[in-house]
Amino acid sequence: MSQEMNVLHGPKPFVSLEKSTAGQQLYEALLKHSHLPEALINAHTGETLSYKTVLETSCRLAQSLQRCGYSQNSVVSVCSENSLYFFLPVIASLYIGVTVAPLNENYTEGELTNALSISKPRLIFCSKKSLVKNEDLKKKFSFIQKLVVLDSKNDIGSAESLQNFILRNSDKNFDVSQFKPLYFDPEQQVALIMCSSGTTGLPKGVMNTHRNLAVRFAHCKDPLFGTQTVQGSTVLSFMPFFHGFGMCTTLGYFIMGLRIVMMERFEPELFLSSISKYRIQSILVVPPVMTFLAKSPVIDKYDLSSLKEIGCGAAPLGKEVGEAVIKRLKLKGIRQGYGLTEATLAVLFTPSVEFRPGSSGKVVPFMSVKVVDIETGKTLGPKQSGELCFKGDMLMKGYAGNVKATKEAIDEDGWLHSGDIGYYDEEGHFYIIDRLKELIKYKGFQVPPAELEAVLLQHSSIKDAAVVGIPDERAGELPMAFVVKQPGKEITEQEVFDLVASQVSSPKHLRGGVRFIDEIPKNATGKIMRKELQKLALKLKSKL
Ligand SMILES: Nc1ncnc2c1ncn2[C@@H]1O[C@H](COS(=O)(=O)NC(=O)c2csc(-c3nc4ccc(O)cc4s3)n2)[C@@H](O)[C@H]1O
Repeated sequence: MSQEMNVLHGPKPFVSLEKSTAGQQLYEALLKHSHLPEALINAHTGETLSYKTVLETSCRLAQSLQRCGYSQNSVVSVCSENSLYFFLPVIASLYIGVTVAPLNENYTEGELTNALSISKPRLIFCSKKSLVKNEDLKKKFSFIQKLVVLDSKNDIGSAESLQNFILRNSDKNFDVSQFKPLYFDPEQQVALIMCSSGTTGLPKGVMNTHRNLAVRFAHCKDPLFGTQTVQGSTVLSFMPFFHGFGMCTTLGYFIMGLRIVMMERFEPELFLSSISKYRIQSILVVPPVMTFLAKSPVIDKYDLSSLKEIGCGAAPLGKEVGEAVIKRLKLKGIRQGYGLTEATLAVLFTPSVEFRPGSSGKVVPFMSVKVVDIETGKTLGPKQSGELCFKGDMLMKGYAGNVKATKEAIDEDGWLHSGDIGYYDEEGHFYIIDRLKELIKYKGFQVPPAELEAVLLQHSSIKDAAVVGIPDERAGELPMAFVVKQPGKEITEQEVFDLVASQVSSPKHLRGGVRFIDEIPKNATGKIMRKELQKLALKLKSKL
């Protein structure tokens, strides 16, 4: 097959791609690790779950789901903060071909309405904290037939507790060895529906398949592209499990038999004390946490000598910040990764032996990448900047129920257009330098401008609006709104801020501020000229 010029292919994989389903691979891994006393540890409480418990409970839950009529292609959601129980319905569903649509438990009802309208789950596994919100949603959406509470011993109202749901619907003398996960075509079977706005517009439902997950599982076993740990090693994860970063890395941890110390959210002192207490060897973070590790004086209060590896991604990491952390924590380097939900997880990752300050890594096995000129579409060579495009087994099946958006994201040759600008050096190390797409990233969280603009345009005093990201050392970017008032109408910056804050979750709040403007600059096709607004925002910021 002729090699297209300047297309970079991932290296020969260390292990071949398993042809079984993600559920079958997880079942085999949990069985293999079932002697290990700790799979998950809750850093806040010290509570643990063993691999044996994860295996048995997930199998019994799978049987319970089947007996309640949930079968291949049924959809369930998990709407919970990170918890010991979060992955039980995820793994159970993967055994039997049920699709999981994780939901951000901090989403407002409006945000959840959009996500639920796409995935239409029949059952939502929720937490006690998110129960009331999900009960309201169940009243609003007839397709939601059942709520199961993950972290309650007892039923709460009409919501069954997880343990009662399992007790009432699975064999009393359940035998794990008799349970067999189903086989189905991993390439076609949708494992996860993940929220992402992609390059433009409102959040959509990314369909990640069992094959997508199998690629991640193969990466985990790869000495160059996996976490540098061995079975029984301890990792720390506070990445939100509802997001691809937290979801797919943690599933990989189960495959490898790691001891996973999980946190509900990032709490600086608990983060540091857990590294010391559990002798954590590897952590995954986003750039704001790297800034904390580089600069906070509190770091020196803790023994972090067990830490051998830091993976960082989901947003740009400043080269200087990375180097400061390497020096302070005496690490060999930072394993940067670049990923997008539409490609499951990191598609660029720092090989364990090739650290390059400022680089987001090299293309991973089973994937190919090219850089294309944004004007001509020509594939570019080393040191030439253009849009990163990806192809391979990590690409999503598409956006659920949205063929048009899928075709806009993945071209007819099967290349996913990332909307990110970067280049690669002579050795194939990639550097991300800009974002072509409108997406804003606040602490690694997606902030789709179109979503906020839709909220603003609902207000009778607002004639037009545009939201752009402005750089921020701590958070990466802050959402900022430019607003055109309706003639004769009044509204203050604070009222605009409060309007948005009342309808969307915290990462999307207008922390970059609100500026009133006579007109939103648009091109001949009516598209908001966001780069111009970003330049104006920076000019205004410099005057403050
Ligand atoms: N390293 C990076 N540098 C600069 N920008 C980065 C980035 N990673 C994501 N982004 C930005 O987020 C966008 C995608 O946002 S998203 O859809 O919410 N998805 C993500 O951000 C996403 C999904 S998985 C994932 C990662 N998995 C990892 C596993 C190990 C590791 O060490 C590092 C990483 S990053 N990131 C990208 O298009 C890009 O704009």
